[in-house]
Amino acid sequence: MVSNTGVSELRALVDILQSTVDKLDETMASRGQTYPSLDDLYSIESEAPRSSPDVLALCDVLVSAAGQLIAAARPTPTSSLLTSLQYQTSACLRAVIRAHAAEVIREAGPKGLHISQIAKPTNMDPSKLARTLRLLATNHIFKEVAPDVFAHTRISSVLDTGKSLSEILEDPEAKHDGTSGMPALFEQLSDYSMKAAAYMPETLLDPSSAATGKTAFNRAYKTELSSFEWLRQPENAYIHRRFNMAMEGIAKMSVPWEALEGFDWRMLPEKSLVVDIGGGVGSQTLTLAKKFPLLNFVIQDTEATQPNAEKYWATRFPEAIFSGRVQYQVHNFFEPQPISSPAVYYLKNVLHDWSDNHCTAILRHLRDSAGPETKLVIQENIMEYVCGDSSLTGPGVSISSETEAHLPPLLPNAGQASMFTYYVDFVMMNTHGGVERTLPHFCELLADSGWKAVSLYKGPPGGRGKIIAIPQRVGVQVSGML
Ligand SMILES: C[S@@+](CC[C@H](N)C(=O)[O-])C[C@H]1O[C@@H](n2cnc3c(N)ncnc32)[C@H](O)[C@@H]1O
Repeated sequence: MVSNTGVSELRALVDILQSTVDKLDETMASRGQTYPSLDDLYSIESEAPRSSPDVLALCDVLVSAAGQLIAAARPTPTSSLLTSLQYQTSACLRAVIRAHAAEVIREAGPKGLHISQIAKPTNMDPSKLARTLRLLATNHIFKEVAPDVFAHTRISSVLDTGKSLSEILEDPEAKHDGTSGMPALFEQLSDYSMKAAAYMPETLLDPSSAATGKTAFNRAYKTELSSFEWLRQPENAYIHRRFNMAMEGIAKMSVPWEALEGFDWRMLPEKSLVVDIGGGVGSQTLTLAKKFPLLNFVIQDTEATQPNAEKYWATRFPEAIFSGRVQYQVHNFFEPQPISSPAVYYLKNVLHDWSDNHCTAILRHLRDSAGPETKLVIQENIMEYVCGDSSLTGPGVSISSETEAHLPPLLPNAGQASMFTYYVDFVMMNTHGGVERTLPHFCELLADSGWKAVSLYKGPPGGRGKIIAIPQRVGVQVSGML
């Protein structure tokens, strides 16, 4: 028989899919759990069977193999053609969020609703909105249960704020306030992040952009302001409000153990102080403060974030604020760090917003105020080379991971299963001039700022890892660079 390499490739991927689904089935059966179906609406409880580390690892293998199967199966030019058109899906997603379609369809119940009714609250053209929903339904986001009648799938149900339509229409600008933040995140990413992305190639081609630090966002919005400054302008109040909720959405989408893994918080002595720098409203501190009642926390962020942080804690854990165990402090991380020698400086999703020069300035201020025992805990995406080279090694850095490496024929970086981190890298590049970094890149940055990386915890594909650093013995004394 003539060997058929292409078919062998497909067969190898199908075998991986088959054996992984078998393991998933056994795991669910042994736990008496049900794996969520695309037809069941999303809830934290119904997602729980898929949220344990071992099941997530199996899902990653499925996604990686299925993604590769599609790439191998599809007519070749079609793959590039469809990639060049992917932006249409993002635009459709934002259109339906702005139409409040998820809330309207939820209120209609499982049988779904005719497009004439779905389009009514925002006076959108029904036939155009139907085309929008149809494109999404082709991606399993909503389903068309009869011609022009749309109902929810599990994926579309995540676009639902949970608010009633009448409440949203009363004050559309407050649509995302008090919600899970996930719809805010999706609207945010398919709005200004997407518009900025459209100008990324021109920015890369512009030789002056490296020197000026001009981002694709600056080009798209014709502004010299940084995206954070731009968000704070009064005319962008809605987008800023949505951004704050989007940050909550990110926290909600993180696996629950993310803040807890990769650093042994339990070994900190009683009353140790953890400083959460650029901590936003303090969503990570909330997880830690609940889990470790003997630790104290200071959340540092901007003045603009303070009212949101106060509201956030007032409803979630007010006693921690009353007792003084958790405090909020307005602090600009480009200025000298006012808290010296805490047990931990904690930076989550902060460094990826900034260029290397900015990060060095932030880290040097922390180094200047660190005590000999202070630990720096960085929680960020740790990027891998697609070839799986030596990206996850660093001199003198111990590496731990709970996930097994993906074996051939799967891509070593887990392919589609880790796609989120590669997308976020571009959100950072385009809107903030920021970077998602590899371990060697982090080690370099830390060494330049007087820190030494000592351990890396590799999170699941698409999840954040942790780097722990200690002050370098022969530190460089520095003042702010910016
Ligand atoms: C991507 S968010 C991360 C928030 C939080 N660490 C988390 O993971 O949920 C970055 C945070 O940095 C804050 N930030 C930006 N510039 C800052 C500055 N110069 N000083 C202090 N915080 C700043 C923003 O307000 C925002 O809350």
